Amino acid sequence: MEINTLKVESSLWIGNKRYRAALSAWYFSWTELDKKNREKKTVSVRVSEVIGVEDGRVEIQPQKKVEDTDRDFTLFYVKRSGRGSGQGVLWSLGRTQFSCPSRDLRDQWVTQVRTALKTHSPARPHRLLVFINPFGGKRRGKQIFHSLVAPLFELAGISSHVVVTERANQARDHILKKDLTGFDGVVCVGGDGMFSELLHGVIGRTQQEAGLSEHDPSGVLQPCDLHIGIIPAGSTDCVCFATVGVNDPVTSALHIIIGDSQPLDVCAVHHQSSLVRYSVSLVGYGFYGDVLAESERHRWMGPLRYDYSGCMMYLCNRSYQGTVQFLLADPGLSSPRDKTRCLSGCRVCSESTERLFPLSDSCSLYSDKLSQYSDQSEGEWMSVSGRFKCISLTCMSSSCPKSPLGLSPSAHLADGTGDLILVRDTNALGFLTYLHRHTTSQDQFDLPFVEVHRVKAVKFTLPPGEDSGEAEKYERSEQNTEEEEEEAVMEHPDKPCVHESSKSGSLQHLACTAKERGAPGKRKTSDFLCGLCCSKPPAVSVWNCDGEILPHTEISCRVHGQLVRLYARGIEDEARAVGLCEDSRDCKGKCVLHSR
Ligand SMILES: Nc1ncnc2c1ncn2[C@@H]1O[C@H](COP(=O)(O)OP(=O)(O)OP(=O)(O)O)[C@@H](O)[C@H]1O
Ligand SMILES: CCCCCCCCCCCCC/C=C/[C@@H](O)[C@H](CO)NC(C)=O
Ligand SMILES: [Ca+2]
Repeated sequence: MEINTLKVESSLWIGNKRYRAALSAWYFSWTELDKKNREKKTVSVRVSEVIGVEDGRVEIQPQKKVEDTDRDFTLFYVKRSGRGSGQGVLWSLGRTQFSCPSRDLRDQWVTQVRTALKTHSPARPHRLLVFINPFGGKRRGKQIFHSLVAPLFELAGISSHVVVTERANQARDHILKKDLTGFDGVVCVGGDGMFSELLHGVIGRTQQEAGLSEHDPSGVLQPCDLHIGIIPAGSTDCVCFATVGVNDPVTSALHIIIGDSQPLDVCAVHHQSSLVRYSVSLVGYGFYGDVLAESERHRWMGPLRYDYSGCMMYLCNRSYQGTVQFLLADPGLSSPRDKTRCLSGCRVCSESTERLFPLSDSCSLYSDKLSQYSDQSEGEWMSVSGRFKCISLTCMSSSCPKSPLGLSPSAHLADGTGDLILVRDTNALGFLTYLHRHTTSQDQFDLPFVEVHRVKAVKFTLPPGEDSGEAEKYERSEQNTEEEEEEAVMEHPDKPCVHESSKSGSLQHLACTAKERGAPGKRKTSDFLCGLCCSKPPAVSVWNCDGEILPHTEISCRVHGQLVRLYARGIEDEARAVGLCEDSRDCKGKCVLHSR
């Protein structure tokens, strides 16, 4: 066995086959040798993707089993196991058992691998604070963590302090107020709502400690060092899906273990001079606000509530008036219609790091963090007024299982900008075409009533007269009283239903008038839709901010580039990552692993 500072090499056996195994600063690789010492297949694993090494023959799934043989060791590492339901690559735990000629050699291998992990994969977390929402998604959060994630953390030597939440906002408050000394990161087991709690906790805590106010709409915020991990166990899992490419608990756990780090843009939403909320995936008015408001009444349906409410609100065919003002981002850097995708190691995002934090160096990424707006002239505000089906602002693609390419397929995770999508009022078929394109690879922006802009900031105002159209007002108009509906029948007995149905490609008004619908008390279940849509439609919608309804309608938004960091690496390019990395002969230097 040869040992120098960065290299270990010896013969090892896997089963009855002999291999030449080598450990360098970057790779652990093993090459099969035939009887004449000719090299056959090579498998290479990056040191940064080694999960752990154990003495003996060890299995951890489905249950931990240890056979403490004194010449064997077991290597655990990231294995790419194909493409998930989304755009990304599914990871699983790879395991290989090696046999050495002597116990001494076995001990040297185990020690050297552990040393290599400490030295060459230093960003790994050692201690994590984990919040499990037992009620998120299909209510499987606890089971997912204990059966799939905890054994991996234990294998990797990560100690986790677990809090099973008992109320909404418990995780946020814990991060804001409790002692976090010794924790390298916080992890949520849940959906986008749980992620949002961690996001608010981490940003708020960082600003408190930096002595900065979160309320100044044009203020600069301190980027956060504490990493956030997401174990997906929610209904939409949009943030996980858009930053990892799949919503798979094991894949996410492995990204956390190896200490991947993905910066993320965050949009701060203000009302006048107060911070309302932060968002990473969607600040949406009109359709997405209405769907959320409707879905909240049907939480008992679980993840299906969004499909149900989506159909209902589509049939209601609403649109809303307003004025959107926005500050364009530099069009020379990228465009929402340039047909590129933000993938792992994205050039646009890497260049943005230098632009957003010009004085920082790679060792202390945020050493001079507060520079992002100070030396920039804001540019000119643009303005668009009219009637909109929906207005969406997203800091990232917002891909999710329902929409694998997302709301804005070419948006970047960490470029300091958001994409503003304005969908003007159109007929129901047009809007259906727009929505349907989210589920295919057809360009949803290539429609005459849709425009998209890459922006740094957005403001929304209501038309004069709709001054204080706050969320409560929306709630009131949604819940028209029986008396109001009786009145509608009396005043306009022949007023047609405002919703339309699509039949054989042509749109027809459903034959339904107020008189035909009858008084609310006398309605059948089948009249429910008419009750929802034909009551006086509200003039004002609500904002959906990452799955929460905002209490204000007139808001201003500003994108803070790379404000937080997730344990993720963006979406891996399948062609460069899957299958190729484990065999240097097959990849011919094309994979991420061997192309360096
Ligand atoms: N113990 C709890 N009881 C009630 N609500 C909770 C509890 N813990 C967390 N919450 C709240 O539940 C909300 C929804 O949870 P979560 O995001 O995990 O699941 P989801 O709504 O099903 O998924 P998604 O957000 O992806 O659609 C969160 O906003 C969170 O604040
Ligand atoms: C005819 C088929 C219509 C399908 C329409 C699919 C449109 C999907 C667009 C998905 C956008 C998701 C944006 C993410 C928002 C999340 O922040 C939020 C919280 O989980 N989710 C929702 C549903 O508001
Ligand atoms: Ca962005």
